[in-house]
Amino acid sequence: MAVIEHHETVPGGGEVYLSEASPRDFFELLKPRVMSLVVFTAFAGLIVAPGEINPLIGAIAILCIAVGAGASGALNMWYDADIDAVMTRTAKRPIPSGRIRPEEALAFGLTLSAFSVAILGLAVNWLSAGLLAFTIFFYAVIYTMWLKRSTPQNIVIGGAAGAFPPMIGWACVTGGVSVESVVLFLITFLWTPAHFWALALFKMRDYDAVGVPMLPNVAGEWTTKVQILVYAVLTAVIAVVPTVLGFASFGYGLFAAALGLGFVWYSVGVLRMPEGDRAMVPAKKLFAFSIVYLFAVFSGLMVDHLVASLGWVL
Ligand code: HEM
Ligand SMILES: CC(C)=CCC/C(C)=C/CC/C(C)=C/COP(=O)(O)OP(=O)(O)O
Repeated sequence: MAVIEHHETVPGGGEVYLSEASPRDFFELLKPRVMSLVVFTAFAGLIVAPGEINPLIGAIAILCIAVGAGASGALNMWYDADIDAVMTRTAKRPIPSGRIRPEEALAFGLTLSAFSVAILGLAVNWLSAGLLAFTIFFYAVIYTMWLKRSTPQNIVIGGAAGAFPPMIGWACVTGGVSVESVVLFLITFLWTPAHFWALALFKMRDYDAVGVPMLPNVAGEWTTKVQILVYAVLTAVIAVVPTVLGFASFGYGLFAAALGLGFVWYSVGVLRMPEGDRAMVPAKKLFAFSIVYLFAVFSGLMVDHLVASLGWVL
């Protein structure tokens, strides 16, 4: 790891460290692309929840969730800098490439975590702040420090972290947790394994190189492909439950069912992929579709809710 160090003598004779990092490097520590979807699902939870939230308070809530999510990404990058330096996909991140020092990333992640939780608690409510704190802890400590390097079920359990945001958005409005918000949680929770194992299949060599026990490396390609299909089916089913429970319309149910069929279709494509296929095109397609899928399901829930509330007004 090439860490660029710069020192300057200050009045009084001491030496201070001058960081080479730019604001852009710190922004990269927040894993902005991944967190955009996390924040989107949180926003959907906030919109779909029954009741009103002052738009300014709502904006503060989303900002706190975005900053908290980003902070957990920075803590993840701090802890994982050793393996990120080896994997081709992650080697150019700010810490392994020497643009940010590990201590800077740690301080940045801890500070943003504390601020995001405190401001959410003071401006919105302490249940949502508690959930945000738990989610940051879950991703940074339970997933990153513990499960990721110790079990091939890391994603299944750790995926809970990524599933909490819509529940946090919901709690911002209602001050509580309900069956509906648990269903929103389950959509992302059951979606995560197919999302990630699709990528883990075509990045197997990266994970082999660092000895992280991802399912394809430990249990093999076939078991992973079967499990992807099982989770895709479960995701497709849970995504229509909002209609079954009556908090989304029949139209949304049809839309979610069609998307679910697509998700299962791409997963079957992965199952049919020959063992040892180097190009892994179906796995790449499933990974790309998984992201579109989750954006679309949560967009569908929001549009459905807005249409229903307009109907109420008219
Ligand atoms: C334990 C759970 C998860 C794991 C292990 C995982 C893993 C990954 C990995 C390794 C990538 C490639 C990232 C990169 O190199 O930039 C990725 C991409 C992505 N993930 Fe996940 N993910 C998980 C959960 C989630 C969740 C919950 C969301 C959102 C709700 C999400 C949204 C995304 C998005 C939007 C991308 C694409 C980023 C891009 O455009 O590069 N992921 N995921
Ligand atoms: C509100 C809040 C705190 C949200 C957190 C959301 C969360 C847990 C998202 C997880 C998403 C993610 C990119 C996992 C990456 O796994 P990895 O870390 O193994 O991937 P890497 O190899 O790319 O670092």
